[in-house]
Amino acid sequence: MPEQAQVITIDGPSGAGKGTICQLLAAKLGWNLLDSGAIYRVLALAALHHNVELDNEDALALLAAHLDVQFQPSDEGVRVVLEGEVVSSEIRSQECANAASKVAALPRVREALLRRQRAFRQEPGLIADGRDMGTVVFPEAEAKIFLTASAEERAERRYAQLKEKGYDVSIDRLLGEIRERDDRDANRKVAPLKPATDALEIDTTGMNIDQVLDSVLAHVVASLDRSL
Ligand SMILES: Nc1ncnc2c1ncn2[C@@H]1O[C@H](COP(=O)(O)OP(=O)(O)O)[C@@H](O)[C@H]1O
Ligand SMILES: Nc1ccn([C@@H]2O[C@H](COP(=O)(O)OP(=O)(O)O)[C@@H](O)[C@H]2O)c(=O)n1
Repeated sequence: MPEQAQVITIDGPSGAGKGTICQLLAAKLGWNLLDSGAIYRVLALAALHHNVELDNEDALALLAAHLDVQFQPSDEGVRVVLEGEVVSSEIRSQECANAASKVAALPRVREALLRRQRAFRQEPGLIADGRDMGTVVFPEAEAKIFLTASAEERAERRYAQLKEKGYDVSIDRLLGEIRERDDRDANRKVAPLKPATDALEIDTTGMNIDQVLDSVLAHVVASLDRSL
């Protein structure tokens, strides 16, 4: 059987720093990047565009199976294109985040998106960002990390990020939405948010991005048995 490209998985709740660390790691290694949350966000946006109810599992599974989305690398980062329309900014709204967490709780939606996610596993390697990368999508990954931080700190990070992008948000509301999403993601029947048994857990509360990256790199080097 041909050897498959190596995979590093980074899972964890909203605002833990997954996206930031995955991008830095992908740039450092020159590996591919899977932002699986973006796929759920795009599906949620497609559902909103097509007036599909967020609990209609039949319709959402069909939409997921035929989702016309492209991730195009560009100078400003990855451009996300849904049905020919650039939606990179739109999918970052809180409305899309909350809707994504609802459609992501449906088992047949997750099933319909599995193959699409696994197709990102290409040479020279893949950094996979999500909730179930190490538990369900790539259980045989070479290195697995689970990032967390207190809900308060994660809400503060998200607040600063959304403010900078020009969104008008309230910190209290963000904290409430983060807690609600954590709860829904951790308690769903299929692929709940939880660390893989063989993942390294890093609580990033009070750590800056460089400190988190150093801890992640040390684990990756040890797991891949190579220097970076
Ligand atoms: N350790 C950290 N300390 C401070 N801010 C951070 C840290 N990690 C990430 N951030 C910032 O928090 C925000 C959310 O991070 P992000 O990587 O998008 O989280 P996630 O992908 O887990 O939701 C970003 O603006 C990012 O720059
Ligand atoms: N592998 C994944 C990735 C995201 N998701 C869902 O998609 C939502 C949005 O994911 P995201 O990673 O873009 O969210 P943030 O961590 O950026 O807030 C999450 O709240 C999850 O419900 C999932 O179920 N499984």
